[in-house]
Amino acid sequence: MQTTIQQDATHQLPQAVEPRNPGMELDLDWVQAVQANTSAIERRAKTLPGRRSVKKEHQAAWLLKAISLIDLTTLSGDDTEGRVKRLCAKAKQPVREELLETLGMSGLTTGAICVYHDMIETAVTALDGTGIPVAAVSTGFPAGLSPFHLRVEEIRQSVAAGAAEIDIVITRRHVLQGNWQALYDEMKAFREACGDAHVKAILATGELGTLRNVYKASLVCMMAGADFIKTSTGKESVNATLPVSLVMIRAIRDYYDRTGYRVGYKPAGGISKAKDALVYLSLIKDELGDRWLQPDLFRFGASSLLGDIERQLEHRVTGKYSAGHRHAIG
Ligand SMILES: O=C[C@H](O)COP(=O)(O)O
Repeated sequence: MQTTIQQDATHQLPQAVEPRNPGMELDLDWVQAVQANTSAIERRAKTLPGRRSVKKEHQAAWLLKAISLIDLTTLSGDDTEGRVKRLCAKAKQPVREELLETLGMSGLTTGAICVYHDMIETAVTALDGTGIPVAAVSTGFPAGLSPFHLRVEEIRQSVAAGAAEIDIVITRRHVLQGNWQALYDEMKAFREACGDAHVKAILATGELGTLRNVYKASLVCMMAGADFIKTSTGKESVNATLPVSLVMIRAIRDYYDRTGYRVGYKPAGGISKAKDALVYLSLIKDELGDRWLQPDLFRFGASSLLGDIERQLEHRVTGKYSAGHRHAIG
C-alpha cells in the first residue's frame, strides 16, 4: 500500500521511552517449537529491494524520516570528547537548515546518539535541553565476555551517568549451546539493572549460527523484558542483513500477537546507504505496520548512514551530488 508524506513520513521528535515490555515467564515449549524455513526467508529477502513500497516522489520525506530514526553512533577505540561533541551537534542539526526548509521541515533531529560508557557525560551535556536521548553500549561491548557482575555494574554506572537507553550484548554461547534458561536469566538481570532506562538486546546475529537460533534468541530476550532487539554490534564479520531482519521482525510480530506487547527493532552494523534505509523502512511497514515506524519502536544503528542520506537530499534539491558520491537511489 502506498502512502503520502503527510500520512506517515512525518517527523516526530525523539522522546525518552519508558520500558514498555514487562516480559513474561520463560516459555520453553514455545522456544523449542520454533521453526525457520530458511530458503523461504532467503527468497523473500532477495525480492525485498525490488518490491519496496516507497514511491519515488515521496523518497525525500522518507529519507528525512530515516534520519529521525537513526541512533547516530560512534563506537571507536579512538573516540574523543571532541568527536562526541561534533556527533551531538550533528544529531541536533543533521542537515543544513536551508535544505530542511526547502523540503518543508523544521526541527529535525536524529533519534538518539550512541556511545561507549566513557562518553556518556560528554554527550548528555552536549544534548542538554534537546530531548535527544543518549544510548550507551554496555555489558562488555562488543563480545560481552567480562565477568557477569561487572557487566551488570557497567549498566548501573551508565544509567547513573545519564544514559536513557542501554544497548546490552548477550552471551552468544548461551544461544549456541541452546541454554535458553541462562540467556533468559542474563537478560532479566540486565533488564533489572537498567531500571527506568530503555534496554536494547544486541543478539550479534552473525555469531549465532542459524536463523532458527536468531528467532529463538529474539523470543527469549523479549520474554525477559527487552524493549528492543538489535541485530549486531557493528563489530562482527556479518552484521545486519535482510534475512536476519525478516526473522527478528517476525519474532516481534509473534510476541506481540501472543502478549500484546510491542518490542522495537534496531538493525545495526554496515547500514550506510540511503537506498538500504528505504528498504528497511519498507520492510517494517509491510511486516509490522506504521506503528513500528516511530522512534520508540524502530532505530537504525549507524555511524555513516546520515552522510549518504544528506548527499541524496542535496541531490534532490540542488540536482548535484557532492564530491565522491556515486550511489543513486533506485
Ligand atoms: O550499533 C551501531 C553499530 O555499531 C554501527 O555500525 P556501523 O559503524 O557499521 O554503522
